[in-house]
Amino acid sequence: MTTLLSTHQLNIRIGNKQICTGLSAGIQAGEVWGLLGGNGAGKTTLLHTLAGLRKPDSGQILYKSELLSGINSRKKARMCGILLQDDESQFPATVMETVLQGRHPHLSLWQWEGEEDEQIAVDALIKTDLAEHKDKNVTQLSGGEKQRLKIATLLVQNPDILLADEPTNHLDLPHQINLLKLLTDRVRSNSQTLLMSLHDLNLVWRFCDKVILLYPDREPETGNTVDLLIPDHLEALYQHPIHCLDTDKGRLFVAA
Ligand SMILES: Nc1ncnc2c1ncn2[C@@H]1O[C@H](COP(=O)(O)OP(=O)(O)OP(=O)(O)O)[C@@H](O)[C@H]1O
Repeated sequence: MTTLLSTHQLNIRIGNKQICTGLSAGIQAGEVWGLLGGNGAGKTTLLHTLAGLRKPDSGQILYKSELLSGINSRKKARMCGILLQDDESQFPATVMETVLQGRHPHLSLWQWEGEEDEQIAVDALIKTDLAEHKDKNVTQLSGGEKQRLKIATLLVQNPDILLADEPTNHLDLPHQINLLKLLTDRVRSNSQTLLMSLHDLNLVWRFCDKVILLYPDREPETGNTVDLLIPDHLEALYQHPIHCLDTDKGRLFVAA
């Protein structure tokens, strides 16, 4: 088994708030992990730190066997991609131009996208149900369409380590399932790795092999989804009772 992303005794503070203390975790090729915690628990901050967008206070982050702090930004962009939660930084470009930006880490400095890059981009637009919007300006897309475009761009970038901050934001129920299936199938069949923050425990149960629980008042916990998505852990995580109902359709989670 290859460990694609690992942390060792990672400590992160933001402002005067301790987000994570002593997080040690190893995410293997082919695994899908969920990142859970209440509002303000630090999920976004942790994902940004793992993507190299901010520095940890102490501890180590490794991509494969390399320290993240020693990897240059171009190589980092080929190894790791992040779907940001509220990304309003999009230029007024077409959908096709935007999705093609995912190929940039794979091209040399002055190289234009070629036929193969365009084919990869078209394929991602078809898979995310955006092909009919290919020539539209991104400013004309709905919230759900913009979210699907972010997922398409991540697929086109095709890094080994995918980080996603609430990837189901703005998506209707069928798109939530179809897009998470698309991402997780891709990661599993290409021996990549996906760590995503999610608020919907039913989606976590369905798609994640393992989870990181960011508790409000104690050290984070990592383990198998099946072992940690249980009432006492969830109540400690959200400071609110959660019912776990075993049905013929699988386990369902309902806030009391
Ligand atoms: N720039 C900042 N300066 C100080 N504190 C910040 C800053 N950005 C975020 N925080 C605080 O850090 C904590 C963690 O925020 P973060 O966005 O990582 O949480 P989250 O788990 O992603 O929350 P949510 O589920 O609401 O999206 C919050 O209490 C937030 O108010």
